[in-house]
Amino acid sequence: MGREELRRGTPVKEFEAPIRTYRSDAYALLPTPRRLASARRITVKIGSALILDQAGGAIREEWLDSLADDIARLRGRGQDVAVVSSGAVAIGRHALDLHQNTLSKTDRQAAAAVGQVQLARAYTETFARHRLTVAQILLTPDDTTERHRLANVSATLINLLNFQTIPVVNENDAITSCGASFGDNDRLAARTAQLIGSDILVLLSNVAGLYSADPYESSSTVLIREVHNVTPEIEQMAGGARPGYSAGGMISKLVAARMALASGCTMIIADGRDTHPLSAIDAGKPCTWFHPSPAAPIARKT
Ligand SMILES: Nc1ncnc2c1ncn2[C@@H]1O[C@H](COP(=O)(O)OP(=O)(O)O)[C@@H](O)[C@H]1O
Ligand SMILES: N[C@@H](CCC(=O)OP(=O)(O)O)C(=O)O
Repeated sequence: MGREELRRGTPVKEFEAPIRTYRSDAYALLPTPRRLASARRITVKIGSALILDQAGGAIREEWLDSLADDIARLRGRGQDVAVVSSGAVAIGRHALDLHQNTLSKTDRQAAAAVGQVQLARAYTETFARHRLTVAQILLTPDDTTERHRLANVSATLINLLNFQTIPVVNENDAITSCGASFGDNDRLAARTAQLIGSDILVLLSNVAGLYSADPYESSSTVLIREVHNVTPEIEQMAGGARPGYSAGGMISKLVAARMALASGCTMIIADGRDTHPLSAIDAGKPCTWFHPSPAAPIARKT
């Protein structure tokens, strides 16, 4: 998908439409919170580059254990957490020895089918150490655009949270095709956050947040710490992803930010490369906070 296409959101524009929010009243009353502890419900998105050792193709188990430790700590203090995880295609292509830069549609689907099983197993095993149960949800774009399916997905996810499980969401890449897919998981994460009424959406990435320009391409960039409105000036800062397993780059994260903010959900882009990335946010490690306007949709309890 081209840069302009991504920025405009085509062909996935409909996913950006704001939907009813279930944000908790308590959170809505807080003045611009900057700690995860202030949220009742959190969605955490993990990019392919974090879950996978790109050179060897193995799942980064020590890192994943540390993420699970962090999430278990949030659960322990009564917060609901849903995970949106990328990585199926990247893991599966290693398993199938598909090392060419571009995969055909069918090879990508095969890689996703193989990789998703391994991804789910890794999450199941790491959360089992904390006696937490993982529930897998694989979505296609239609599941989040058709009204009755949307309500169904939302109800399923909220029920799973009420059972105190950790839903792990991904696109159903084994059956979606490029023409009708989310394309990247940033928008899927924003959609998931809307569906469960997250107070905070955390996008863990391979950069500390939104910089004034791509830090991998320019040496004189500064980290933007606070964003209150995704203006054209902010959008101009964002570039695409570097070659590798990731998709979307900063452009798709800003699309996700617009979606989240429209539903009254705070969004964070934070560096997830080191272990215990959520503890680092709580400890004040620099990242980018996107704050919804106080006039964002009225919250209500579930
Ligand atoms: N203004 C910017 N600030 C930070 N990163 C940027 C910016 N513009 C482009 N990027 C790129 O976006 C990448 C993060 O997006 P992506 O690779 O899709 O991550 P993920 O796999 O976590 O979704 C960074 O590695 C960086 O190269
Ligand atoms: N759904 C795909 C992930 C696509 C994607 O958005 O990747 P990333 O940019 O690393 O978050 C997969 O599981 O491989």
